This record gives sequence, structure tokens and C-alpha cells, in this order.
Amino acid sequence: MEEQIKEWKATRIIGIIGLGDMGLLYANKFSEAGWNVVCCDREEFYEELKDKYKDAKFSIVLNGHYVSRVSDYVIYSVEAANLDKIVSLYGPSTKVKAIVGGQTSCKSPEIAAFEKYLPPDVDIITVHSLHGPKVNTEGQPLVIINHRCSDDKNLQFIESIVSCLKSKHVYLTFEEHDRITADTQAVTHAAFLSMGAAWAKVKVYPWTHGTNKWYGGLENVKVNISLRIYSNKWHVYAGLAITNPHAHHQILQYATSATELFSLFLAGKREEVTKRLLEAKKFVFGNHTGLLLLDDLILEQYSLSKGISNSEGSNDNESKDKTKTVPNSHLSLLAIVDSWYRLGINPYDHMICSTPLFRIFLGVSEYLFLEPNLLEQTIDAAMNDQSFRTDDLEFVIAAREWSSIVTFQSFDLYEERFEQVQEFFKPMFPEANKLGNEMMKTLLSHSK
Ligand SMILES: NC(=O)C1=CN([C@@H]2O[C@H](COP(=O)(O)OP(=O)(O)OC[C@H]3O[C@@H](n4cnc5c(N)ncnc54)[C@H](OP(=O)(O)O)[C@@H]3O)[C@@H](O)[C@H]2O)C=CC1
Ligand SMILES: O=C(O)C(=O)Cc1ccc(O)cc1
Repeated sequence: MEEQIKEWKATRIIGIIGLGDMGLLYANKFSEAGWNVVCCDREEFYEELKDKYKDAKFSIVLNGHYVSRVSDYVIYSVEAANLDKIVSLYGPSTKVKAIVGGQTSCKSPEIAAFEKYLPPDVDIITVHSLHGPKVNTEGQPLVIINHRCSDDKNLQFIESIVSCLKSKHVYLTFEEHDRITADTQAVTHAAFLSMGAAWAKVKVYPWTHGTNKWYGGLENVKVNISLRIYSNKWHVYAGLAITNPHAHHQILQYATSATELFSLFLAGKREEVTKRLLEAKKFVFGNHTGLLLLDDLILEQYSLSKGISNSEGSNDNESKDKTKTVPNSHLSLLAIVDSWYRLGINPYDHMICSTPLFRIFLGVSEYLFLEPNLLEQTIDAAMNDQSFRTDDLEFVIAAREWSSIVTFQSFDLYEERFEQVQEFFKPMFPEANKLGNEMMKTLLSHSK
């Protein structure tokens, strides 16, 4: 096999259409590993990119036709909403008997576009790295979908290309992939997007809200992951949710669970809330044994409030001791476990195919439900404490709003809403990203 790979590296070309965050990650990794890589982005950026990457190990060509005609494996790494149009443009130029794949996060529309526009002699083996461009690829899941393959050697060829990522290969059909990513990614993003939208609506940077509210490890995860998502490109989250039909139902259930739980809080129906949450706990965590995925204590240090000088959010030990933390109703976390139960999803079944954010979201939910006394304290707070009522109301509205936007498949509205929130948090992104990256590193090393 080693000789074979050596020969492929000497004779074959890998093409990447779309040199954005993920395309660039692959171009760097593959070319560093000794593959011959050609890339393009939009034609109008050709001169600029040629100059920018003049010292890189990969080369830049004018457009997708020039990539397609020379490449033995072409990867489309473009926005989901534009994929069909881009494959219709360049697909027919694919080299005879080449292999084509893509990086889009939902595979049904990608496969449909490939089947529609690629010549029949072209094989389809597509991929999906289940992490963002700044995460170390090593050990992360990489889905490989062998959809149309005329020769077993072609799959070996793709495996040998992606082996330099050192990711864990997960073999699925495109239907299995879309079902699982709806269960994992789409609902996770809906939760963190809703938190950010709710804070932006009440114009609150939560970490500046005093030492006793939004304080502690779970709160730090909510804030840091939400800001991490809003500092990214809207189309990644829009594409993933809107183009995946399974995702619509899951996101709607999440909004419904948040609404129903909040109504029960308002009505003071303690027994009903407790019964409902214990049923969900039994379904999701009933078979849980061993250590928790995360520990609240390791997360306490990752608070943005440390970075705010001269504000009521000062976080020194003395003021922490004096102030008693207000227990949060944790509606966003109660709602996820409730919706997993109602959708019949066992989140642990999907670990093999999970993203870092999903594992973190599961980790904090698990902590809330399994750490002794925490669930009881949370139910107490939800019933009796008014401190989080307005936040919870805004959270419910935001969750329903995201669900409607996704159901109506409105990319424009998605972009507008996302960017409004993004604007609000923008001044905090440099610091939040730095802290978020450190937190992610700790979380990922602890969740292995
Ligand atoms: N970011 C992430 O965390 C992950 C993203 N993905 C998926 O991977 C894909 C790429 O994402 P990402 O790299 O983050 O997004 P980017 O926006 O960074 O990259 C997409 C690139 O494709 C370019 N493009 C658009 N039209 C064309 C065209 N006709 N020819 C060549 N290039 C074109 C875009 O240019 P322009 O910006 O001018 O439109 C952009 O540079 C998406 O489908 C995304 O859902 C998958 C895993 C993780
Ligand atoms: O970890 C997450 O959920 C992310 O937000 C990064 C991400 C975004 C899109 C993908 O298709 C895969 C991973």
C-alpha cells in the first residue's frame, strides 16, 4: 500500500473548489502531506489569491473548470445554498473517471446535485469533517460516504488522501449522516443561537451582570460557545439547519420543549415539571455509569467577567465569597434533555459522530441532571426565583423565532437575525474567542 500511495502522490491531483476556512484547512493539510493540490475560489479573487498563496505548497487556478479538468479527486467546499449552482457550473468539466466529494454539512442536497450534474463515469465519495476549521483535526470524527464507487481502489485512494488529517473515519450513508447531524448539530446550534439572541434582545453582556448571576462553569460554557458561534459565518449554521429536513422537526421540538417548560414555571406547576424532567432524565441518563463528561470546576476559570475592568462584573475572590450565586433555571439545558426524550434520541448513540460543540452541550446537560442536588436546586429556582424570568422569556421567544426561520427556509431572514446579534457581541469577539479556544482545549482534553 505504501508504494501505491507514493505512486498516487506522484501522479494524481487533488482539487478544492472554495478556498474558505475549510477548503484552506484541507489544502494546507493535503499539500503538507505531499499531495499535489490545486484550488480556486471565486474567479474575481484569482489574482489576489495567487499573490496571497504564492509561497504555499498548493497552487491557485482561475476557476472550478480549471480545477475539475485536472483533478482526480475534487472537493467542493462552498456555501450550502450555492452548491447546486456551483456543481451545475463545474461538474460537467470533471476529468473522466475522477472522483467527486464535498464538505457541505448536509448531504442529501449535495448528493442530489452530484447525481444531477456529474457525468456518469465519475464516482461520488464525499466527506464531512465534524469540527470547525480551528480545531485540531486529530481524533475528531470524519464522515466518509461512499455513494457511487466503480472500483474499491477509489475508496482506498480517498482514505489515503484524508489519512493525514488523523481523524477517526466514520462510514455512513448520506441518509444516516443527515439524520444524525440533525439530532446533534442542528439542535445544539439552535440552543446556543437562542441564548445569544436572547441576551442581545435585552442588551446584556451576561458576564457583566454581577458576580452572582451568570456565574460559574455552566454559565461560562453557555456564554463562550454562544459567542463562538456568533463570531463565525452565518451561512454555516443556516445551511446545516435549513437544508436538512430532519433538522426542522428537531429544532421545532426544542422550541416547543422550552415553551412548555416555561409555561409550567409560570403556572408554578412544580410537581408536573419535576415528573416531566425525571422522566426525561431516566430516558436520557438512565444507563449512565462512570465519570461525567465535564466537571463544573474546571470551567469556572473561563469567565469573560475577569476581563472587564471597572464593572460590576469584577470577579475577585473576596466579592465571590460575599455574594451567593443565584441559581439559574437553566431552561436551555432542561429543554434539550426534554426534547431528546420527546424525540426518542439517545444522545450517547451519536458520540462516534459528534462535534466538539455537541459533546460540550451533552456534557453540561449531563452535569445538570447528574450532579447531586443540582436538578432539584434548578427546579426550585425555576419555580420560585424571579431573577431569570425575563431571560427565560426572551430565550423562549428566540428559540421559536429560530425554529420559524428554519422551517420557512429563509436564508435571508437567517442572515439578518444572525448578523443583528453578531453586531451586538462584536466588540467582545477577540477576547471571547481567546478564552473560548482555551476553554475548548480544556473541555476536549477532559472529554476524551
Ligand atoms: N466552518 C465550519 O465549521 C464547517 C463548515 N463546513 C461546511 O463546509 C463548507 C465550507 O465552509 P467554510 O469553509 O466554513 O465557508 P467559507 O465561507 O469560509 O468558504 C466557502 C468559500 O467558497 C467560495 N465560493 C463561493 N462561490 C464559489 C465559486 N463559484 N467558486 C469557488 N469558490 C466559491 C466562497 O467565496 P465567497 O465568500 O465570496 O462567497 C468562500 O471563500 C460549507 O458548506 C460549510 O457548511 C463543514 C464543516 C465545518
Ligand atoms: O462543532 C460544531 O458544531 C460547530 O459549530 C462546527 C461545525 C460547523 C459545521 C459543521 O458541518 C461541522 C462542525
